[in-house]
Amino acid sequence: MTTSPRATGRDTARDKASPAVLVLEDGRSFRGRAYGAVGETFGEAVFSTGMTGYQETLTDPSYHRQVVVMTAPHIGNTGVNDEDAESRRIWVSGYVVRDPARTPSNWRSRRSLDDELTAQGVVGISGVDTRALTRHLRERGAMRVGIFSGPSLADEATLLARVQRAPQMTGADLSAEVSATEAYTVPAIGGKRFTVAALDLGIKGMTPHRMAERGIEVHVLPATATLDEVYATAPDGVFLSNGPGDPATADLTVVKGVLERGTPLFGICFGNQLLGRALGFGTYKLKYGHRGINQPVQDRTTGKVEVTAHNHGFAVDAPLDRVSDTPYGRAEVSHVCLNDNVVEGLRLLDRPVFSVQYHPEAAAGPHDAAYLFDRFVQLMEGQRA
Ligand SMILES: NC(=O)CC[C@H](N)C(=O)O
Repeated sequence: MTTSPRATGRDTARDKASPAVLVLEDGRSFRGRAYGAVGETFGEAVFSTGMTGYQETLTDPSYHRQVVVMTAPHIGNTGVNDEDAESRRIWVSGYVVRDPARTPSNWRSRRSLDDELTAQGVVGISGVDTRALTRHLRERGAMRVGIFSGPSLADEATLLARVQRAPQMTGADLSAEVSATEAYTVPAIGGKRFTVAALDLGIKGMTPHRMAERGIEVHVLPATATLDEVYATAPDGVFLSNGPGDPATADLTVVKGVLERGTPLFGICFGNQLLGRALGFGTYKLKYGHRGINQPVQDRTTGKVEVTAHNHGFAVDAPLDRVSDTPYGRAEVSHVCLNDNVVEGLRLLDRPVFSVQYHPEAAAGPHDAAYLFDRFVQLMEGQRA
Protein backbone atom coordinates (compact mmCIF):
# COMPACT_ATOMS: atom_id res chain seq x y z
CA MET A 1 0.00 0.00 0.00
CA THR A 2 1.35 3.41 -0.90
CA THR A 3 0.73 6.38 1.32
CA SER A 4 0.08 9.92 0.23
CA PRO A 5 3.04 12.26 0.10
CA ARG A 6 2.77 14.46 3.18
CA ALA A 7 4.43 17.60 4.34
CA THR A 8 7.98 17.37 5.49
CA GLY A 9 8.52 20.84 6.83
CA ARG A 10 8.90 23.02 9.84
CA ASP A 11 6.84 25.94 10.96
CA THR A 12 8.64 28.93 12.33
CA ALA A 13 7.58 32.51 11.94
CA ARG A 14 10.49 33.00 9.57
CA ASP A 15 9.45 30.07 7.41
CA LYS A 16 5.93 31.47 7.17
CA ALA A 17 7.26 34.41 5.26
CA SER A 18 8.96 31.87 3.02
CA PRO A 19 8.48 31.94 -0.69
CA ALA A 20 6.50 29.10 -2.22
CA VAL A 21 6.03 27.90 -5.75
CA LEU A 22 3.37 25.76 -7.35
CA VAL A 23 4.58 23.78 -10.36
CA LEU A 24 2.13 22.08 -12.74
CA GLU A 25 3.17 19.04 -14.72
CA ASP A 26 2.88 20.95 -18.00
CA GLY A 27 5.54 23.39 -16.79
CA ARG A 28 3.33 26.34 -15.82
CA SER A 29 4.21 27.69 -12.40
CA PHE A 30 2.80 30.19 -9.90
CA ARG A 31 4.73 31.94 -7.15
CA GLY A 32 3.26 32.75 -3.76
CA ARG A 33 3.92 32.46 -0.05
CA ALA A 34 3.95 29.49 2.31
CA TYR A 35 0.54 28.72 3.82
CA GLY A 36 -0.01 25.97 6.39
CA ALA A 37 2.95 23.62 6.76
CA VAL A 38 6.22 24.55 5.12
CA GLY A 39 7.72 21.83 2.94
CA GLU A 40 6.62 20.09 -0.21
CA THR A 41 3.70 18.07 -1.46
CA PHE A 42 2.33 16.47 -4.64
CA GLY A 43 -1.12 15.56 -5.96
CA GLU A 44 -3.67 16.10 -8.69
CA ALA A 45 -4.51 19.81 -9.09
CA VAL A 46 -8.28 20.37 -8.97
CA PHE A 47 -10.40 23.42 -8.21
CA SER A 48 -13.43 23.82 -5.98
CA THR A 49 -16.01 26.51 -6.62
CA GLY A 50 -17.52 26.45 -3.13
CA MET A 51 -17.76 29.89 -1.54
CA THR A 52 -18.08 28.34 1.92
CA GLY A 53 -17.60 25.00 3.67
CA TYR A 54 -13.82 24.80 3.37
CA GLN A 55 -13.61 22.71 6.54
CA GLU A 56 -15.90 20.05 5.03
CA THR A 57 -13.89 20.15 1.81
CA LEU A 58 -10.55 19.69 3.54
CA THR A 59 -11.75 16.72 5.59
CA ASP A 60 -13.60 14.93 2.74
CA PRO A 61 -11.66 11.67 2.16
CA SER A 62 -12.56 11.84 -1.55
CA TYR A 63 -9.90 14.57 -1.85
CA HIS A 64 -7.10 12.19 -0.79
CA ARG A 65 -4.08 12.80 -3.10
CA GLN A 66 -5.58 15.99 -4.55
CA VAL A 67 -4.26 19.53 -4.25
CA VAL A 68 -7.35 21.73 -4.00
CA VAL A 69 -7.43 25.23 -5.48
CA MET A 70 -10.18 27.43 -4.01
CA THR A 71 -11.79 29.74 -6.56
CA ALA A 72 -13.33 31.87 -3.79
CA PRO A 73 -10.62 34.45 -3.12
CA HIS A 74 -10.86 34.86 0.64
CA ILE A 75 -10.51 31.63 2.64
CA GLY A 76 -10.32 31.02 6.38
CA ASN A 77 -12.67 33.80 7.53
CA THR A 78 -14.62 31.57 9.91
CA GLY A 79 -11.56 29.72 11.24
CA VAL A 80 -11.75 26.05 12.19
CA ASN A 81 -14.32 24.65 14.62
CA ASP A 82 -14.69 21.31 16.40
CA GLU A 83 -18.00 20.38 14.73
CA ASP A 84 -17.76 20.58 10.95
CA ALA A 85 -15.00 18.07 10.12
CA GLU A 86 -16.32 15.25 7.91
CA SER A 87 -13.65 12.77 9.04
CA ARG A 88 -10.76 12.35 11.49
CA ARG A 89 -8.25 14.45 9.55
CA ILE A 90 -7.59 16.72 6.59
CA TRP A 91 -7.20 14.64 3.44
CA VAL A 92 -6.28 17.12 0.71
CA SER A 93 -2.62 16.72 -0.12
CA GLY A 94 -2.16 20.46 -0.67
CA TYR A 95 -4.17 23.68 -0.49
CA VAL A 96 -4.06 26.74 -2.75
CA VAL A 97 -5.67 30.06 -1.82
CA ARG A 98 -5.55 33.61 -3.01
CA ASP A 99 -5.97 35.63 0.14
CA PRO A 100 -6.06 33.85 3.52
CA ALA A 101 -7.96 35.46 6.37
CA ARG A 102 -5.54 36.96 8.86
CA THR A 103 -8.04 37.11 11.72
CA PRO A 104 -10.76 34.43 11.76
CA SER A 105 -14.05 35.54 13.22
CA ASN A 106 -16.86 33.18 14.15
CA TRP A 107 -18.48 32.16 17.42
CA ARG A 108 -17.60 28.53 16.78
CA SER A 109 -14.00 29.13 15.70
CA ARG A 110 -11.35 27.44 17.85
CA ARG A 111 -8.20 28.08 15.79
CA SER A 112 -7.10 29.58 12.49
CA LEU A 113 -7.11 27.57 9.28
CA ASP A 114 -3.42 28.34 8.81
CA ASP A 115 -2.65 26.82 12.24
CA GLU A 116 -4.84 23.78 11.53
CA LEU A 117 -3.13 23.11 8.20
CA THR A 118 0.24 23.45 9.92
CA ALA A 119 -0.74 21.17 12.82
CA GLN A 120 -1.86 18.51 10.35
CA GLY A 121 1.22 18.89 8.16
CA VAL A 122 -0.68 20.08 5.09
CA VAL A 123 1.48 22.17 2.76
CA GLY A 124 -0.32 25.07 1.13
CA ILE A 125 0.42 28.19 -0.86
CA SER A 126 -1.23 31.61 -0.71
CA GLY A 127 -1.02 34.72 -2.82
CA VAL A 128 -1.62 32.73 -5.99
CA ASP A 129 -3.69 34.14 -8.87
CA THR A 130 -6.29 31.40 -8.43
CA ARG A 131 -8.40 32.75 -11.31
CA ALA A 132 -5.55 32.29 -13.76
CA LEU A 133 -4.74 28.86 -12.28
CA THR A 134 -8.37 27.74 -12.51
CA ARG A 135 -8.65 28.92 -16.11
CA HIS A 136 -5.50 26.97 -16.90
CA LEU A 137 -6.94 23.79 -15.36
CA ARG A 138 -10.24 24.30 -17.22
CA GLU A 139 -8.40 24.66 -20.51
CA ARG A 140 -5.77 21.94 -20.04
CA GLY A 141 -7.57 19.64 -17.61
CA ALA A 142 -6.74 18.38 -14.12
CA MET A 143 -3.06 17.45 -13.89
CA ARG A 144 -0.33 16.66 -11.41
CA VAL A 145 1.13 19.47 -9.34
CA GLY A 146 3.71 20.10 -6.65
CA ILE A 147 3.83 22.84 -4.02
CA PHE A 148 7.25 23.69 -2.62
CA SER A 149 7.94 26.19 0.14
CA GLY A 150 10.86 27.11 2.34
CA PRO A 151 13.68 29.58 2.53
CA SER A 152 15.64 28.00 -0.31
CA LEU A 153 13.90 26.36 -3.25
CA ALA A 154 15.47 24.24 -5.97
CA ASP A 155 15.32 25.54 -9.54
CA GLU A 156 12.05 25.00 -11.38
CA ALA A 157 13.39 22.45 -13.84
CA THR A 158 14.34 20.18 -10.93
CA LEU A 159 10.95 20.69 -9.26
CA LEU A 160 9.12 20.03 -12.55
CA ALA A 161 10.93 16.74 -13.02
CA ARG A 162 9.77 15.67 -9.56
CA VAL A 163 6.15 16.63 -10.30
CA GLN A 164 6.29 14.56 -13.47
CA ARG A 165 7.38 11.52 -11.44
CA ALA A 166 4.45 11.79 -8.96
CA PRO A 167 1.62 9.20 -9.24
CA GLN A 168 -1.35 9.83 -11.57
CA MET A 169 -4.99 9.79 -10.44
CA THR A 170 -6.03 7.55 -13.34
CA GLY A 171 -5.73 3.97 -12.11
CA ALA A 172 -5.31 4.96 -8.44
CA ASP A 173 -6.93 2.52 -5.98
CA LEU A 174 -7.22 4.55 -2.78
CA SER A 175 -10.28 3.46 -0.77
CA ALA A 176 -8.32 1.19 1.56
CA GLU A 177 -6.00 4.11 2.42
CA VAL A 178 -8.83 6.26 3.79
CA SER A 179 -11.32 3.66 5.06
CA ALA A 180 -11.90 2.76 8.70
CA THR A 181 -10.02 -0.43 9.50
CA GLU A 182 -12.58 -1.63 12.08
CA ALA A 183 -16.35 -1.79 11.69
CA TYR A 184 -18.43 0.52 13.89
CA THR A 185 -22.13 1.18 14.43
CA VAL A 186 -23.98 4.50 14.33
CA PRO A 187 -27.21 3.98 16.29
CA ALA A 188 -30.58 5.06 14.92
CA ILE A 189 -31.92 8.30 16.40
CA GLY A 190 -35.42 8.08 17.88
CA GLY A 191 -36.29 4.42 17.33
CA LYS A 192 -34.76 1.95 14.92
CA ARG A 193 -36.71 1.27 11.71
CA PHE A 194 -34.03 -0.21 9.43
CA THR A 195 -30.50 -1.60 9.39
CA VAL A 196 -28.03 -0.51 6.73
CA ALA A 197 -24.56 -1.90 5.99
CA ALA A 198 -22.49 1.04 4.72
CA LEU A 199 -19.22 0.29 2.94
CA ASP A 200 -16.67 2.91 3.96
CA LEU A 201 -14.78 3.69 0.77
CA GLY A 202 -14.03 7.17 2.17
CA ILE A 203 -17.29 7.96 3.96
CA LYS A 204 -18.04 11.39 5.43
CA GLY A 205 -19.31 11.78 8.98
CA MET A 206 -22.64 13.37 8.06
CA THR A 207 -23.64 10.43 5.85
CA PRO A 208 -24.35 7.84 8.59
CA HIS A 209 -25.72 10.68 10.72
CA ARG A 210 -28.31 11.63 8.06
CA MET A 211 -29.33 7.98 7.86
CA ALA A 212 -29.50 7.68 11.66
CA GLU A 213 -31.84 10.69 11.72
CA ARG A 214 -34.23 8.62 9.61
CA GLY A 215 -34.34 5.69 12.02
CA ILE A 216 -31.54 3.74 10.34
CA GLU A 217 -28.97 1.83 12.38
CA VAL A 218 -25.81 2.09 10.28
CA HIS A 219 -23.09 -0.56 10.36
CA VAL A 220 -20.09 1.14 8.80
CA LEU A 221 -17.79 -1.54 7.37
CA PRO A 222 -14.20 -1.25 6.12
CA ALA A 223 -13.67 -1.02 2.35
CA THR A 224 -12.24 -4.54 2.46
CA ALA A 225 -15.43 -6.10 3.95
CA THR A 226 -16.59 -9.31 2.28
CA LEU A 227 -20.12 -10.15 1.16
CA ASP A 228 -20.47 -12.43 4.22
CA GLU A 229 -19.46 -9.57 6.52
CA VAL A 230 -22.04 -7.31 4.85
CA TYR A 231 -24.82 -9.87 5.34
CA ALA A 232 -23.69 -10.66 8.92
CA THR A 233 -25.24 -7.27 9.84
CA ALA A 234 -28.66 -8.51 8.57
CA PRO A 235 -29.10 -5.36 6.46
CA ASP A 236 -32.36 -4.04 5.04
CA GLY A 237 -30.21 -2.06 2.64
CA VAL A 238 -26.59 -1.66 1.57
CA PHE A 239 -24.93 1.70 1.04
CA LEU A 240 -21.81 2.42 -1.06
CA SER A 241 -20.06 5.60 0.08
CA ASN A 242 -18.11 8.29 -1.70
CA GLY A 243 -14.35 7.88 -1.90
CA PRO A 244 -11.10 8.79 -3.64
CA GLY A 245 -9.46 7.23 -6.66
CA ASP A 246 -10.41 5.76 -10.01
CA PRO A 247 -13.58 3.61 -9.98
CA ALA A 248 -12.14 1.48 -12.78
CA THR A 249 -9.69 -0.15 -10.35
CA ALA A 250 -12.20 -1.01 -7.62
CA ASP A 251 -13.23 -4.59 -6.81
CA LEU A 252 -16.93 -5.09 -7.63
CA THR A 253 -17.45 -8.47 -5.93
CA VAL A 254 -19.54 -7.12 -3.05
CA VAL A 255 -21.61 -4.78 -5.24
CA LYS A 256 -22.48 -7.57 -7.66
CA GLY A 257 -23.22 -9.95 -4.77
CA VAL A 258 -25.70 -7.45 -3.31
CA LEU A 259 -27.33 -6.93 -6.72
CA GLU A 260 -27.68 -10.70 -7.15
CA ARG A 261 -29.43 -11.01 -3.80
CA GLY A 262 -31.82 -8.16 -4.61
CA THR A 263 -31.17 -6.20 -1.38
CA PRO A 264 -31.93 -2.47 -1.67
CA LEU A 265 -28.72 -0.77 -2.74
CA PHE A 266 -27.86 2.90 -2.55
CA GLY A 267 -24.70 4.77 -3.49
CA ILE A 268 -23.20 8.23 -3.53
CA CYS A 269 -20.35 9.53 -5.71
CA PHE A 270 -17.77 6.76 -5.84
CA GLY A 271 -20.63 4.42 -4.86
CA ASN A 272 -22.62 5.63 -7.88
CA GLN A 273 -19.62 4.99 -10.10
CA LEU A 274 -19.21 1.46 -8.69
CA LEU A 275 -22.88 0.72 -9.25
CA GLY A 276 -22.51 1.96 -12.82
CA ARG A 277 -19.58 -0.37 -13.41
CA ALA A 278 -21.34 -3.32 -11.75
CA LEU A 279 -24.26 -2.77 -14.13
CA GLY A 280 -21.84 -2.98 -17.05
CA PHE A 281 -21.43 0.72 -17.87
CA GLY A 282 -18.00 2.28 -18.20
CA THR A 283 -16.58 5.17 -16.22
CA TYR A 284 -14.36 7.89 -17.64
CA LYS A 285 -12.22 10.73 -16.33
CA LEU A 286 -13.74 14.17 -16.74
CA LYS A 287 -11.47 16.86 -18.08
CA TYR A 288 -11.47 18.82 -14.84
CA GLY A 289 -14.43 17.51 -12.84
CA HIS A 290 -17.15 19.07 -10.72
CA ARG A 291 -16.24 20.30 -7.26
CA GLY A 292 -18.20 22.77 -5.21
CA ILE A 293 -21.57 23.37 -3.66
CA ASN A 294 -23.11 25.11 -6.64
CA GLN A 295 -23.65 22.51 -9.41
CA PRO A 296 -27.06 22.34 -11.13
CA VAL A 297 -28.50 18.83 -11.40
CA GLN A 298 -31.77 17.84 -13.05
CA ASP A 299 -33.97 15.02 -11.82
CA ARG A 300 -35.03 13.39 -15.12
CA THR A 301 -38.33 12.11 -13.73
CA THR A 302 -39.66 15.43 -12.46
CA GLY A 303 -37.60 17.87 -14.54
CA LYS A 304 -36.76 19.71 -11.36
CA VAL A 305 -33.32 21.30 -11.13
CA GLU A 306 -31.47 21.51 -7.82
CA VAL A 307 -28.23 23.20 -6.92
CA THR A 308 -26.12 20.46 -5.35
CA ALA A 309 -22.72 19.73 -3.82
CA HIS A 310 -20.27 17.79 -5.95
CA ASN A 311 -16.80 16.39 -5.75
CA HIS A 312 -15.90 14.13 -8.61
CA GLY A 313 -13.40 13.79 -11.40
CA PHE A 314 -14.83 10.60 -12.91
CA ALA A 315 -18.32 9.91 -14.24
CA VAL A 316 -20.46 6.99 -15.40
CA ASP A 317 -20.82 6.51 -19.14
CA ALA A 318 -24.49 5.51 -19.49
CA PRO A 319 -26.89 6.55 -22.26
CA LEU A 320 -29.14 9.51 -21.43
CA ASP A 321 -32.90 9.30 -22.00
CA ARG A 322 -32.86 5.61 -22.83
CA VAL A 323 -33.53 2.48 -20.79
CA SER A 324 -30.52 0.13 -20.86
CA ASP A 325 -30.60 -3.61 -20.33
CA THR A 326 -28.11 -4.77 -17.71
CA PRO A 327 -27.40 -8.17 -16.09
CA TYR A 328 -29.55 -6.97 -13.15
CA GLY A 329 -32.49 -5.58 -15.08
CA ARG A 330 -33.50 -2.36 -16.81
CA ALA A 331 -31.49 0.71 -15.83
CA GLU A 332 -32.07 4.39 -16.41
CA VAL A 333 -30.11 7.58 -15.84
CA SER A 334 -32.05 9.38 -13.10
CA HIS A 335 -30.09 12.64 -12.72
CA VAL A 336 -27.92 14.70 -15.04
CA CYS A 337 -25.58 17.58 -14.21
CA LEU A 338 -26.59 20.42 -16.50
CA ASN A 339 -23.08 21.85 -16.65
CA ASP A 340 -21.98 19.40 -19.30
CA ASN A 341 -24.57 16.63 -19.48
CA VAL A 342 -22.76 14.34 -17.07
CA VAL A 343 -24.65 11.37 -15.61
CA GLU A 344 -25.32 12.12 -11.95
CA GLY A 345 -27.69 9.34 -10.96
CA LEU A 346 -28.77 5.84 -11.91
CA ARG A 347 -31.66 3.63 -10.97
CA LEU A 348 -32.89 0.15 -11.75
CA LEU A 349 -36.52 0.23 -12.82
CA ASP A 350 -37.56 -3.15 -11.38
CA ARG A 351 -35.36 -3.35 -8.28
CA PRO A 352 -34.74 -1.16 -5.23
CA VAL A 353 -31.42 0.16 -6.49
CA PHE A 354 -30.58 3.86 -6.80
CA SER A 355 -27.46 6.00 -6.71
CA VAL A 356 -26.36 9.58 -7.19
CA GLN A 357 -23.09 11.25 -7.90
CA TYR A 358 -23.46 14.25 -5.63
CA HIS A 359 -23.18 14.75 -1.90
CA PRO A 360 -26.37 15.52 -0.08
CA GLU A 361 -24.83 16.60 3.19
CA ALA A 362 -22.86 19.70 2.27
CA ALA A 363 -24.10 23.25 2.25
CA ALA A 364 -26.41 22.82 -0.74
CA GLY A 365 -29.39 22.76 1.60
CA PRO A 366 -31.24 20.25 3.70
CA HIS A 367 -33.86 19.36 1.11
CA ASP A 368 -31.62 17.36 -1.16
CA ALA A 369 -30.28 15.34 1.76
CA ALA A 370 -33.90 14.61 2.55
CA TYR A 371 -34.51 13.60 -1.04
CA LEU A 372 -31.70 11.06 -1.20
CA PHE A 373 -32.01 9.43 2.17
CA ASP A 374 -35.81 9.54 2.16
CA ARG A 375 -35.79 7.81 -1.19
CA PHE A 376 -33.62 5.06 0.24
CA VAL A 377 -36.04 4.64 3.15
CA GLN A 378 -38.87 4.36 0.60
CA LEU A 379 -36.96 1.65 -1.25
CA MET A 380 -36.49 -0.35 1.96
CA GLU A 381 -40.14 0.16 2.91
CA GLY A 382 -41.18 -1.08 -0.54
CA GLN A 383 -39.04 -4.17 -0.06
CA ARG A 384 -40.63 -4.86 3.33
CA ALA A 385 -44.23 -4.39 2.15
N1 LIG B 1 -16.72 12.18 -4.18
C1 LIG B 1 -16.35 11.02 -4.66
O1 LIG B 1 -16.79 9.98 -4.21
C2 LIG B 1 -15.29 11.01 -5.74
C3 LIG B 1 -15.34 9.78 -6.59
C4 LIG B 1 -14.13 9.62 -7.49
N2 LIG B 1 -12.94 9.48 -6.72
C5 LIG B 1 -14.05 10.77 -8.46
O2 LIG B 1 -13.17 11.58 -8.38
O3 LIG B 1 -14.87 10.90 -9.34
